[in-house]
Amino acid sequence: MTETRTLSGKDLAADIRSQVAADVKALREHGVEPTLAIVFATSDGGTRWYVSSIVKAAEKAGLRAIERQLPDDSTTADIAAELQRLANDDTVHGIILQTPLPVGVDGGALAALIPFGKDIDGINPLSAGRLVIGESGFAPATAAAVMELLRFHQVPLVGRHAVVVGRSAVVGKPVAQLLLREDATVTVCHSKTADLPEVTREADVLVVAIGRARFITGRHVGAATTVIDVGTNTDDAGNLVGDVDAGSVVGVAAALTPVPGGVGPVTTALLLQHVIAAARAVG
Ligand SMILES: NC(=O)C1=CN([C@@H]2O[C@H](COP(=O)(O)OP(=O)(O)OC[C@H]3O[C@@H](n4cnc5c(N)ncnc54)[C@H](OP(=O)(O)O)[C@@H]3O)[C@@H](O)[C@H]2O)C=CC1
Ligand SMILES: Nc1nc(=O)c2c([nH]1)NC[C@@H]1CN(c3ccc(C(=O)N[C@@H](CCC(=O)O)C(=O)O)cc3)C=[N+]21
Repeated sequence: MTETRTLSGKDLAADIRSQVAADVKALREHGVEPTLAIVFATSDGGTRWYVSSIVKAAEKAGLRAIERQLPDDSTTADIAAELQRLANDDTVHGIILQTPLPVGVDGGALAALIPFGKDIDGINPLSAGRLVIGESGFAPATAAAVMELLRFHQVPLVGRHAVVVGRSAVVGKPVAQLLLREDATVTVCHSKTADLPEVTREADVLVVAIGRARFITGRHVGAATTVIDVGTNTDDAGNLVGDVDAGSVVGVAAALTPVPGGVGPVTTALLLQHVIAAARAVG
């Protein structure tokens, strides 16, 4: 039986938030009011919860946060009009377009409307491309949160085998790029991967972002594996659960991030940090 270390995100998130609060104070003294706008077009409860948690965290740190909820039946043009208004508004420093979007809406076209300098969740194709070639720009906050958690808990990456399960544009792909940048040897798995457990068991670092409750179990991990659980799913009883079955992985893997209290709070804190960086760049 392996002693599995719990890699909490709470202390790290608190550190980032207090740094943000200090930075906000300094910016305000220079007459800049750092401002974040969140656009979403869904009444989905999870998204609503996430948006209000960002707004609360922002206000606590002294940032201005603007919520723009559009109807669930919004079209690409409706959302584009809102994004264009925010793009042209000099008092807005950061813009987040929250997923999921209504069915049929062209998310790629909308992502391109968020100006590079305001793209604090790294979804614009320019941000995504610059991440691949190693140029500066904002990485998606969730991908950045995974890396900050690994750094905070001193998990070594150079020359280690990192396996990412999931290849979405907001999590899997950017995390793989960031791990590569830190000199890990990276394998990316997805729904067509043959014999997933065989690949994931070999991981020194396993990042899981698939969106399926408790999918990864003890048979997917080895004694050397540090598991980062990005998943936020709601189970039948209404509880927030990760993509990893913690009960089955504890005692097998080397370390695991909890859900809640792992990647989630760090993601929100980093979004605020990105707003500060965006406001500094123009202010
Ligand atoms: N804490 C946070 O800050 C955040 C958490 N999340 C959570 O992370 C999870 C993933 O989100 P997101 O990346 O947006 O999800 P997507 O649905 O966009 O992508 C899921 C990915 O997982 C892969 N996948 C699905 N089923 C399997 C399987 N059985 N075996 C291997 N791979 C599989 C898919 O493969 P394929 O490409 O082949 O279809 C796809 O690449 C969700 O639980 C979400 O709520 C997301 C964003 C932020
Ligand atoms: N463009 C885009 N970017 C995102 O980053 C994005 C998105 N779309 N769509 C939805 C998902 C979901 N997501 C979460 C972030 C933090 C918590 C979080 O902080 N959760 C708390 C738990 C809260 C509770 O107890 O319910 C925690 O993990 O401790 C959850 C979920 C970001 N997402």
